[in-house]
Amino acid sequence: MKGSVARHLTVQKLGHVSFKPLQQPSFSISLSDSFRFQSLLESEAQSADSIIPSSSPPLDIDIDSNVDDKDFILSQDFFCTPDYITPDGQYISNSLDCNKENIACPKSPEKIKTVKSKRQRQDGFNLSCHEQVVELAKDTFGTDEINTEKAIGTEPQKNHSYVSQSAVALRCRVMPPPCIKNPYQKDASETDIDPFGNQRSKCAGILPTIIGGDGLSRYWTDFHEIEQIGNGNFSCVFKVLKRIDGCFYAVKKSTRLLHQDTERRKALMEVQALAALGFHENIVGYYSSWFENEQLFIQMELCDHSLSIRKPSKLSTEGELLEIIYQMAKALQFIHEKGIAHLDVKPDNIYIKNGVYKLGDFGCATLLDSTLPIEEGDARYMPQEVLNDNYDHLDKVDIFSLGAAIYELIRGSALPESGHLSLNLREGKLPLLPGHSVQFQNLLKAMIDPDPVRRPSAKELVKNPIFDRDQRTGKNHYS
Ligand SMILES: Nc1ncnc2c1ncn2[C@@H]1O[C@H](COP(=O)(O)OP(=O)(O)OP(=O)(O)O)[C@@H](O)[C@H]1O
Ligand SMILES: [Mg+2]
Repeated sequence: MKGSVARHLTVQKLGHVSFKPLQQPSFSISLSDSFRFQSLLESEAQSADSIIPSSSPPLDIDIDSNVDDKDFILSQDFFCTPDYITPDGQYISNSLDCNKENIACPKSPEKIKTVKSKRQRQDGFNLSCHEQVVELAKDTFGTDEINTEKAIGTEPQKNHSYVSQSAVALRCRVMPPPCIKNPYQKDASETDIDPFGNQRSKCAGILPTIIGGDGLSRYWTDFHEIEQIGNGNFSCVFKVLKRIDGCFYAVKKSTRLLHQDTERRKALMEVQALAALGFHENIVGYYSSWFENEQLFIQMELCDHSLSIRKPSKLSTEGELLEIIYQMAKALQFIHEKGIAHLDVKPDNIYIKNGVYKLGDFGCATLLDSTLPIEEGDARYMPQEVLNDNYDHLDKVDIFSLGAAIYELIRGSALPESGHLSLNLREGKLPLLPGHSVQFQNLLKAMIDPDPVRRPSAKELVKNPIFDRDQRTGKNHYS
């Protein structure tokens, strides 16, 4: 959890809650946390006969056995900094209503003296969501003790005890949020990805979909929205100012609510592709992402605009078109070498920033080896083989799409979805392009060749002599 320190909480008599700041952040997903939590689990398991665990791991919560538990009041406010200043510590998904603080707990079970450790601890907390926590405990500790608890937990509570639902949430938080395997990242081991993988079940929803328990929005807390700068089929994109660093960014918000875990996973693939790719000058920069109110937010590098033909554009000279082809070929070479295909190359998804072209919108990105589901991009830019469900040369699909996109820019109006023109394009037939060199027209034809094998690869494109700076006078763009 960035911006906050882990605290060692000692619960004492009501009103006496002490904090011991620790060196390490408490909820970031790191191996050191994993081990600390693991040692907590182990120490709890070992201390079945003692109320207070013998060791005091950082996240432990010690309860003085002499303290009468009727007076406990725990509130998350005592020991957690607000979530909104800890953007990288995602919230745990759970079914608790975090707004219901300090609810009386009429049916907490009576403590049975012979069963200690976890049981007493839970009883000591007097949790109103007893069953939920019991289930969590079962997930976490993998014991059958829970059944005993349910059996004995029927007697009404005699004391006036209170419980904070946030304390329950904290209990959930002890188990850090799940890590999601990035399918585009081949070199991460399973344990690196999620050390608690085999201990999760109830808490393992992909990511929380609610605003933080404190009701604050990370988007509105961290960013000042300037204006909407774009929208696609699935999202709106805003120019924002990040409050803490004073820089402008683009934030893409999914417009559809992602209710299901599977929907969220699918949406996340765009982010995972961007993150796995890393930096390249000709790929839109990726900074961060998070879920909020069942929407995915992606913070990206802000570009000036896209090449969408819906916007007034002065792109017409061959030199400028060659510049786009060259820079996009470099971007494609980079992503293809990482085993990824974009599958939605089109003017809408090529942005320009200070004269540099950047490939964006990795919403359809997939793996070249077809081990991931394939979702084709905009059909107007798809070659025939994809429409025939042939996915053997996905890198060449991107080359065709780039060729089609360039032709659209020359044409100055959107490509049709069907009809003669799109048919001709898929057959590799281009009308004569007055004002453009034969060399240029041949290059374009090669890019839209109906046979994917005959299309140049991105690497071959980059090396094409047409981009050789010596051949061009007055311009030195092709470095
Ligand atoms: N980083 C950015 N900088 C500037 N403008 C951007 C940026 N990202 C997106 N846009 C603008 O927002 C538009 C929509 O973005 P994007 O294509 O990523 O959304 P989408 O919903 O995935 O689109 P699609 O309908 O193509 O699937 C882009 O065409 C572009 O005009
Ligand atoms: Mg798009």
